[in-house]
Amino acid sequence: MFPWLLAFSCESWFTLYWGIIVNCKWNPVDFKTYPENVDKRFPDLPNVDMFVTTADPVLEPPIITVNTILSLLAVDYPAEKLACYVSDDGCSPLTFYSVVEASKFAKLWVPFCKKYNIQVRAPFRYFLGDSDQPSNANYKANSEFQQDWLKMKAEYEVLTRKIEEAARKPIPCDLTGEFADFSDVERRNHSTIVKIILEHKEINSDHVVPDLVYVSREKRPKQPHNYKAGAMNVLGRVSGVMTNAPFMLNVDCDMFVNNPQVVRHAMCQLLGCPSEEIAFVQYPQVFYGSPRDDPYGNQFVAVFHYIGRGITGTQGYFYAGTGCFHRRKVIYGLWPDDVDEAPKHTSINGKLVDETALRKEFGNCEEFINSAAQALKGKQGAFPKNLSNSLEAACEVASCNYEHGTSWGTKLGWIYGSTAEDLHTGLVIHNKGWNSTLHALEPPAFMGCAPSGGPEAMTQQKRWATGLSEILIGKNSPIFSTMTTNLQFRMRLAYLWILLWGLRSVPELLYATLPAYCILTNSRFLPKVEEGAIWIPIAIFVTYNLHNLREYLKIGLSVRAWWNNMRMGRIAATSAFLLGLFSVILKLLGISETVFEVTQKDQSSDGDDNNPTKFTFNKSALFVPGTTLVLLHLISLLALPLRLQSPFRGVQGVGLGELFCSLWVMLCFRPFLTGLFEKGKYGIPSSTIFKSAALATLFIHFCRS
Ligand SMILES: O=c1ccn([C@@H]2O[C@H](COP(=O)(O)OP(=O)(O)O[C@H]3O[C@H](CO)[C@@H](O)[C@H](O)[C@H]3O)[C@@H](O)[C@H]2O)c(=O)[nH]1
Ligand SMILES: [Mn+2]
Repeated sequence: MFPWLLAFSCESWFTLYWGIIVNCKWNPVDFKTYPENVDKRFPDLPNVDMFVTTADPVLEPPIITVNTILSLLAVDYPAEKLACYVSDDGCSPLTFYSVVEASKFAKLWVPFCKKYNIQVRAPFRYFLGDSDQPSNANYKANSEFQQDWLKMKAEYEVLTRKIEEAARKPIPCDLTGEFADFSDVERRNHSTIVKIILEHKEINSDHVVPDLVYVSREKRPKQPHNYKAGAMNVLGRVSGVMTNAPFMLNVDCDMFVNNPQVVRHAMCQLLGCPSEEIAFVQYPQVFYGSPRDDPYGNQFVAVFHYIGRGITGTQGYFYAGTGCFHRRKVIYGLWPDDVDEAPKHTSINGKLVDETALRKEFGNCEEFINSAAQALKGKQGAFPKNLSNSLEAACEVASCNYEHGTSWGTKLGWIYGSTAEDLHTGLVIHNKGWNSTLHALEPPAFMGCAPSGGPEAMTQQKRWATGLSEILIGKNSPIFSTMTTNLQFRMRLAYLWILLWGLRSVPELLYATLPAYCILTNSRFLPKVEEGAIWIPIAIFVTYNLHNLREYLKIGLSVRAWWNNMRMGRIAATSAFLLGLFSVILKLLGISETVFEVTQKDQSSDGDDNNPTKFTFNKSALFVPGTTLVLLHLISLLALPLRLQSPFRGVQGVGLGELFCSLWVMLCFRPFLTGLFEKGKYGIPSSTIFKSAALATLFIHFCRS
């Protein structure tokens, strides 16, 4: 009876979850934008502030950040309308040095890109592959282009070399002059550093480079800094007092602009009809240089295609943290209803507000309050202006006490309390009734790195599961807020699809263990082979998988990609998601806080024995559940011939169904099976095997009693 009940509960869960997925995919939406028309309709294009966040010069090599910045500075949009803000949570002189050097190169690179209409404007991708010949077919024959190209390539090599050399030294450069602020700073204990690196004076020239500002917000050991959400809020305020553009683009340090037209495309959506309700435009995360067929199941191509476009058909896709254009006033807490008030009054959260109220919400900085009032009324910041005049205000709003007693991180800005601050912030926006869009461009708008390697990929998935579970049980949860928010019913289900990732680990793990339990205890949860009813689970299993496979093949993905994603889905759910759920339970019990672990960005291979598709392991607890599962199934399968005379006739004891399920689990966890016998990074460390063996023994003991 027990196995059957357990199987029934798991199956019910999977059915419910399947229903939620069908809801997500139901009406997919695509957009077609015509950026060439946007200039005609809106001759005075709005300003855009662009944000880049970086946190650690080792995990996120500055050359990657620098390329992202260069690609942003070079986008195809009037440069005098753009400003780029870099947040450095590592407070690293190396990062600052690299950005300063890059800004010198940008003065050559930006005009070059615009003159020859270069497609990929991140130099490390542009110069990739071609040895000493430009590959731009249009200009190949043009000798001027040839010369410029060679010069640019040489200059870029100088830049890379400088950054590499600086990285090798304990201190990248003399900490004098501009760099003096970095002498005796500690990463978690320092005051604010704001540096204006580039500031344009002229307008309407092909040689203008957008403004570039470096920000390292104040950090003190005892003050929570709220990870990326905290950094984004500081960027929001610093840009508010400096340039106050009505739109903000935010990218992670590894996400370069791959389609230089992207800002114009985004403006088509944000300025075009009836789109005042569109709060943000999200671009799919697309990854470069990742191994083929998505061996770690973290490239999400099919997810963006089916679920992403589907959710866009309801209230709009989620905010995914990078590659997203926000409306500043929405980030400042504006509700869709407030828009009508906009030009005359300032109103947030459905209420007209005066200056004292604004102070309460936004904090005590005169300049910022003024700029926020302007932004909420929908006025464009005055441009150009002298950025250095706002330096003092910028430092003030970047200090760690600034948010004390305000609504930052709770009602407005990037929302705190979850390591998935992106989903959380998007949810608070959708809760107010705003819409959003997901826009798949060809060529892709942005490209970034997906972590490769078992530990990196699993850590990332664990962080997501943690953050998502934190939102699920938090006060903005779509479950608890049914009455009080404007979230549409189907959007609520869509949020559940993602927020349930952590909880999903429980039924997945139980169901993956069940076949082993049945074999060990001679019980069953499936009908016998000779019973007609066996065809029901077989039919469901076959159609479900074939349908999934067809989805992959239809968008040009391979059978292997399908298999890898399916397999990694099981592995991540039973290990990373499970541990994510655990860390939230620990947080609830007040035992430990959840942390944002930054993912390693370096894509270069580290040795000759590197096989990027082969699963790697380390000592982390992340690999214990998977190893235990594999050991359990191994033991139960090995014990089979010893204890049973004729399992294959299915007359009594173990049935073929259970046996098949056990083999299927083993197939899904094959990387773990081979990991048991391998050495080095491809093998499971013996300490992990030991822990897992102990757990497996305990389980077998439980089966026996
Ligand atoms: O204290 C911190 C921690 C992180 N970051 C930045 O946050 C970004 C994302 O971090 P990363 O380690 O690359 O995380 P990913 O898992 O790749 O990021 C995905 O998931 C995150 C939420 O978990 C989102 O914030 C990201 O936008 C989304 O791309 C990077 O630019 C970091 O520099 C900070 O600025 N401060
Ligand atoms: Mn990332």
